[in-house]
Amino acid sequence: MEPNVRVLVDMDGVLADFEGGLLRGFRLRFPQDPYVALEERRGFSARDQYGALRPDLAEKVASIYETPGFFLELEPIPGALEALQEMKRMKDTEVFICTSPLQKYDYCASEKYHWVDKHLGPEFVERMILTRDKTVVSGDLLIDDKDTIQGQEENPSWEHILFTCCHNQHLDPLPSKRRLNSWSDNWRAILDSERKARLGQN
Ligand SMILES: Cc1cn([C@H]2C[C@H](OP(=O)(O)O)[C@@H](CO)O2)c(=O)[nH]c1=O
Ligand SMILES: [Mg+2]
Repeated sequence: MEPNVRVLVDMDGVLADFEGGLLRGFRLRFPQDPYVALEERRGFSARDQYGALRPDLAEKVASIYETPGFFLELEPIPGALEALQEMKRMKDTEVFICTSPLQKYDYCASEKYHWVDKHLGPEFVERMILTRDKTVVSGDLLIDDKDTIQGQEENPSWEHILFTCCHNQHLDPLPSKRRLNSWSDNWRAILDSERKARLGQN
């Protein structure tokens, strides 16, 4: 068995502040329109929640994340860059960034590469996996803010660690699902427990 713990780290909502950038962009562009404060966000899709508030807001909010420069200009989530650099230096640990491009991939896909290069450097660009289906990627842990991650593979190899974000903080996930509340939370203990579990299997 491979001795290394392979950690897949999601990008939006975990490394890059998608929700903060979206709200800021929306309020700047549509200052007269109602918006959803971060404390009021519910559900992964901002488009759905804005659409429920008023149907025309769905397209408006989507136009923000489809604008050139949106993904590139996102702020890092506090502690994320330091945590990833530390993870990369850890013994018996492999870290990959596993992120989905938008269906409208034109700016998003290349800006995600530039963002990683800018904030984490070329060694992390080498470790990027862009896929619309994370279930077919192999790993031990997937740290991701999306509450339900589905795809072609019904039994992904990784355990999903739910990273807390405004849209999922009110959810009561299955008791079996582990959470990371922020990068100040004990992510090292989660990696350690995984390492121990693997040693136990050997
Ligand atoms: C449309 C949409 C996308 N995203 C993010 C998730 C994906 O990135 P990631 O896999 O890095 O979390 C990306 C494409 O869907 O944009 C949201 O976080 N919320 C949304 O409402
Ligand atoms: Mg995400």
